Amino acid sequence: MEREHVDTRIPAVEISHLTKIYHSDDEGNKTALSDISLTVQPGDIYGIIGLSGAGKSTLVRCINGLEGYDSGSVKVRGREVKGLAPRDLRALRQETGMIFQHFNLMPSRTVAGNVGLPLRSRSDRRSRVPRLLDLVGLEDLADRYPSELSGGQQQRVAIARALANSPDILLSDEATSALDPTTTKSILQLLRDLHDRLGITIVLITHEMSVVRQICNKIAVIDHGTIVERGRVFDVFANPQASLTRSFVSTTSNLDKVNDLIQQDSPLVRLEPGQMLLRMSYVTKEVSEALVSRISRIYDLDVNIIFGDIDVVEGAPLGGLVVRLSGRADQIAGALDYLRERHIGIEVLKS
Ligand SMILES: Nc1ncnc2c1ncn2[C@@H]1O[C@H](COP(=O)(O)OP(=O)(O)OP(=O)(O)O)[C@@H](O)[C@H]1O
Repeated sequence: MEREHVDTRIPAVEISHLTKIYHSDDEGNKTALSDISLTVQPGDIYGIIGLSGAGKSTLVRCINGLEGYDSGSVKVRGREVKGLAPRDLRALRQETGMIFQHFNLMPSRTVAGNVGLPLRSRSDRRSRVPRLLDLVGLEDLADRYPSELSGGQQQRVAIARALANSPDILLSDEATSALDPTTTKSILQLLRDLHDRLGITIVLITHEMSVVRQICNKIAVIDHGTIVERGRVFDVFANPQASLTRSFVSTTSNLDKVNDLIQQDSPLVRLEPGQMLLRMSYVTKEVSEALVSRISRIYDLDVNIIFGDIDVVEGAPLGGLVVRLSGRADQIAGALDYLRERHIGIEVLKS
C-alpha cells in the first residue's frame, strides 16, 4: 500500500524520562511508568516485554495519545504527543495503526465492513479493502462475519483494518496472546512480511520472550514501570544482565533443563573418569567455524552432544549445546581455551 515518504532521520518514537502516575481518590497514586527513555527508529521491530502490570499498555497508550503523562516527553515522528490539537491527535492515530489481544472487531459487520471502518469515502473502501484483505491473505472471506472466523483470521482482519490508512507505525499490544502457538507463529510471520514489504515500524508489546525472539530486532525489558534492560535482540538473548531478563530468556531455551538432569542424577549426564559436562553457547554473532569437529580433531576428544537448542536470531545462530567431553585433562583444557578465544560462552557443568 502506498505511503507518504517517511523521513528516516527522525525517530519513529522517541520517549525521554517519561513518568505516568494514575491518580485515584480511593487507591491513592499509582506510578505506572517511571523515567522511561527509549528510541524506536524507522524500520525497527521494537519489542517491549514485561510481566503483567509492568506498564506496557500504559506505555502504548501514551504513544498514541490515549493517555496523558505527568512528566517527560513522548515524540512520535518528531512531534510531542502531549498538547496536540484534536485534529493533530486524530492524524497521529490515523498514521499509527493499532492491534490488540482481543481483536476488537465489530461483530455486526462483515470482514470487509470491519476493514473499511477507518476509511471515510466509499471509493476508498471500494478500492482499498480488497487490497488490504489480499495483504493479510483473507481475500476469500470478505463477506464473512467475525464469529465465523478463527482467532488467527480475526487478528488478520484487525491487522488489515489497522493498515487501512497506510500507517508507518504499527502498535501491537499483546496481539498474539490469545492465540495458540501455531497461529501465533503465522501472525508474527505476517507482521514480519508486512514490515519487510511496507517498511512499517512495529512497536510490539508482549509478555512472551519467544515472540520477541521471532521477529524483533530491538528489545526493552520493563519491570514495575522502569526499563531494566534494553538492546539489540541478539545481544540481550546472548548475554542477559537483569535477573528478570534472564528469567524471560530461560523460557525460550531448553538448555537449563540440564540442571534438572544433574540434580536427578540422570544417566544422560553421569560422567566416567576423564569426562566433563560442558555448556557451549553463542555469545557473539561472529562464529562460523565447525567448532565441535575442530575441538574433537585438534585435541583428540570425543564430543558427545547430549542436547542442544540453537535458533537463528537477527540472522545469526543463538543458543548452544550441552556436550560431554572425553579425553586427557590437558587436551580438554586446551579445547576450552580454544573455545574461549573464539568467543564461545562456556560453562563447566560437571567434571
Ligand atoms: N486506569 C488506571 N487507573 C489506575 N491504575 C491503572 C490504570 N491502568 C493501569 N493501572 C495500573 O498501572 C500499572 C501498569 O498497568 P498496565 O496495564 O500498563 O500494565 P501491563 O504491563 O500492560 O499489564 P497487563 O499485561 O496485565 O495488561 C498496573 O499496576 C495497573 O494496575
